[in-house]
Amino acid sequence: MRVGIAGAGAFGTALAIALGRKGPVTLWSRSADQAARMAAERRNEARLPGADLPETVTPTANFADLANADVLLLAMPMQQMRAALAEHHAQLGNRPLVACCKGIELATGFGPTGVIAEAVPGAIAAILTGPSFAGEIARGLPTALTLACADPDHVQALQRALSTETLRLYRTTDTAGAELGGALKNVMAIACGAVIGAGLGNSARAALMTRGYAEMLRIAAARGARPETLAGLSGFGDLTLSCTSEMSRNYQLGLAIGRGETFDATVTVEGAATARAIAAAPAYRGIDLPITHAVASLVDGRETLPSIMAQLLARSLKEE
Ligand SMILES: NC(=O)C1=CN([C@@H]2O[C@H](COP(=O)(O)OP(=O)(O)OC[C@H]3O[C@@H](n4cnc5c(N)ncnc54)[C@H](O)[C@@H]3O)[C@@H](O)[C@H]2O)C=CC1
Ligand SMILES: O=C(CO)COP(=O)(O)O
Repeated sequence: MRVGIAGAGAFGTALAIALGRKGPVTLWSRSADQAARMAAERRNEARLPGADLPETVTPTANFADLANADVLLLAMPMQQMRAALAEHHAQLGNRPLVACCKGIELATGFGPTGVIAEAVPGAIAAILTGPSFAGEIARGLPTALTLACADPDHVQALQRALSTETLRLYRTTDTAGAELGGALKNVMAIACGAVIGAGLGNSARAALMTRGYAEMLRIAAARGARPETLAGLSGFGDLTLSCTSEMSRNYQLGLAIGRGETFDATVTVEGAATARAIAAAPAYRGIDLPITHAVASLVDGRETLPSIMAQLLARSLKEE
């Protein structure tokens, strides 16, 4: 299967390197300058420093070069995906489009596969998600991910096509569960970074991860997602990684908030918009989501961490 990747950030580049070890990959960047530099230097120093592109990877800034790809991976941030699909709509065709982003669209409350289905009705919508850092994938370190597509035949074909010797994909038809796991773990990673940054301790982080996971299950139930999907790589797996590693940008944002430091607004941090999207969505009103609402308030600067912690701890005692 010929693979095309739209979006040459850290993740798109890492996937190109991993899949390029198996066959030809076309890696599209919206920046002509970046594509030219990748072609000349055989690296993407701006987004994924130190990782060499195999000869099988062809960088391009011409979207038409993706035309012969049998499957297209969409590796741009969640809030940018709809605009990218609209811009290149005529060239997307009836082929599998695999979202490689983690989040909930602010304007609609949709996850990545919902956005694809609406923006490109003829496409086969799928999502690749789960615990993985781009730099580790690029180095060929063992990584397991969840691949979700509603169609059982397509998900098997994609699983075979996108698994490599070091990238092990597990399949599911529960697209809602897979995308919620990836989106919501980022919200919890911000919360965990904040408590660690503020010096509130590892026990507080464990409490947030556990009670955050309970919120993830409630949101999943409201969307008809399967709880076992949330117990998998995209959910429990990614929650564990992102809430405990300083390599996570969402966790880093939380750390900065907890320490009272500023944070570079150009860094891709999907959890902030996801927290806002969940907090604002009518579909989740009436569901008990104190941590998600707290993160939405925190990233928007509406409340301080001490006041949020005081509110969380003052709630009435309840059954687990
Ligand atoms: N970096 C990582 O370790 C991982 C990232 N992800 C997910 O991958 C997604 C992308 O993140 P990164 O690659 O890390 O971010 P990044 O910040 O490194 O790169 C984002 C890329 O998207 C491109 N982009 C933005 N808008 C675009 C548009 N309209 N059309 C085309 N390209 C556009 C930018 O030019 C940039 O190259 C996020 O949803 C993230 O959660 C998932 C797993 C691991
Ligand atoms: O999704 C990731 C790990 O699975 C990467 O995390 P960040 O987006 O927080 O860096």
